[in-house]
Amino acid sequence: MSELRTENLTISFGGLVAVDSVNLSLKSGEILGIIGPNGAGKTTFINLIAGIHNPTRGTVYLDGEDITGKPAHDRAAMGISRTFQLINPLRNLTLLENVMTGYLFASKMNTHDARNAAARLCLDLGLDRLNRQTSNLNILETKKMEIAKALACNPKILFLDEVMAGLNSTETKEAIRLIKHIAERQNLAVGVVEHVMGVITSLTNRVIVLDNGQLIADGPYTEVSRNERVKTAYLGGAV
Ligand SMILES: Nc1ncnc2c1ncn2[C@@H]1O[C@H](COP(=O)(O)OP(=O)(O)OP(=O)(O)O)[C@@H](O)[C@H]1O
Repeated sequence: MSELRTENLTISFGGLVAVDSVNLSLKSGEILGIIGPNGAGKTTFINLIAGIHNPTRGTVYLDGEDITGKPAHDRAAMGISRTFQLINPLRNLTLLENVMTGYLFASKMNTHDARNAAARLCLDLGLDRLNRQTSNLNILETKKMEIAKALACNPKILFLDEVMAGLNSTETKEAIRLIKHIAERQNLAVGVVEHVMGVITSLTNRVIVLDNGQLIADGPYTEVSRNERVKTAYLGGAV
């Protein structure tokens, strides 16, 4: 059982407070939707947890340990993993080699073991022809590769940043099924940044809403979507 906790987590870029005193607890078994209008601070919040930004103020705890000062690669090795909104595969490496990077760098496996583990994981996610160049993958395969790279770091906490963007409805359904299956099997805590509310309702069991960097609601989607502050944040109730 793992728990990620943030306490008053804050970052300012010049005069802009992108994430403002956010308190959150996320535990194994939860799939949390992170929603909010464009520019609300969702990606920045993940970046603070993953160690890509250092906060101006506040603390990140993993299983009770203060990890605020730790660099991103240490946090990845400790079990905090994420996908990126803009997928940037290592283009001169194959699908299999891209997935191997997670095992080599975060899980510190040797090349032989990393190759075998990456092949097993790819097959588990329905990826085949593993020696293809990444430029030959379709969009669903590219997204699965990104998820596989994150899973190869052996996460306890996994953040998915707009991983469904660009998928059609059939592909989205498959991705949702896959993420739910993996989260349950590995008892992960998952945070999902997503703009499509259909994805949020079918994938998550709890939602937080960020607006101007502030956490303005936390609870089941049905409750949160009725919250007046949330409706105002979405300018007239697009949720
Ligand atoms: N490195 C940075 N330097 C300066 N400002 C930044 C930086 N990163 C993010 N911001 C600003 O912080 C705010 C929050 O951005 P962020 O990308 O976290 O929002 P978001 O909720 O993920 O948006 P979207 O849904 O459009 O992806 C925005 O105003 C953005 O311009």
